[in-house]
Amino acid sequence: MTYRAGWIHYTNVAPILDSLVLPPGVTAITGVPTQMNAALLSGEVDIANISAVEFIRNADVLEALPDFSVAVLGPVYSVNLFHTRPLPELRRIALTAQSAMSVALLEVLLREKGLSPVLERAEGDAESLLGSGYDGVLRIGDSALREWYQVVGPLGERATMTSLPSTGRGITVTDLACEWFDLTGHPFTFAVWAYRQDNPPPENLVQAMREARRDGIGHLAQVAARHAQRLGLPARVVQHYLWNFRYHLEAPDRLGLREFADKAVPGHAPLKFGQRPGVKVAG
Ligand SMILES: C=C(O[C@@H]1C=C(C(=O)O)C=C[C@H]1O)C(=O)O
Repeated sequence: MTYRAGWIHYTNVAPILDSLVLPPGVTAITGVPTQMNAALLSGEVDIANISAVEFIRNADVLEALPDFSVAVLGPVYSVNLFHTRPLPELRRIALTAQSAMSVALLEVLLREKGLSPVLERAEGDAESLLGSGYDGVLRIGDSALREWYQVVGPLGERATMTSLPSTGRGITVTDLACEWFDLTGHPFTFAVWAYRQDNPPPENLVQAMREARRDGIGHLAQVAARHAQRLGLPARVVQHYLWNFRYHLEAPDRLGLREFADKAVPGHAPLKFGQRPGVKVAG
């Protein structure tokens, strides 16, 4: 029997996926978050690095690998609200159809601030949507990273030594993961590797993923250089973007995930994780 994987292949997952060698009997397809979320839930694939909010909404049927995440503590640089007025004055925000997660996060943040602008689906890049009747535009993934750099760049060598800037060209870029940190003091977990509870991945696939991650993180400069070329961004900026991620679903990442679950999906089923590798159960 073939085991089918569905990978969201944004640059932030490159340190895990780029050197992954699939074991025999495992196949993989790729797509944007909303496609992979749907593919996992419909049974088209058996495991996927899905948006955490879909994992939470479907916690009754899904389980997640215990040691894989796409999370950050503070800014993420690629889940961005681009806007031309201060947040409290925003009236109409365009939302990307690629992500359920960032929309759920934006809704939580707006609610916490007591704001209620109109939210509408609309595709296009941030600057052209801002020029066509929207005062806010939510973007994620590689295009959000590129558009953030168009707004704040070009950045010299020194600029990447600390947090990166967030304004330029009359546009403010509000980083939603940073807002989450200001609100809770916790990391924000964007994605987990989930599967249906009755169909966990073969151990050799999980082991291959762990080896690929070790290799990717160990060669981050090379991973960054490769993707920088594709993205049209300076390699040091992409390297900064990548080293900022937390890929191991550690205790703080789970704390952030649980807090988000309670705020975004009240009444959700308990979140389930597979057993941590090397952890022996007493008794
Ligand atoms: C932070 C990001 O992470 C991704 C965001 C996701 C989402 O918004 O649904 C899903 C998977 C993550 O890898 C991003 O791509 O900007």
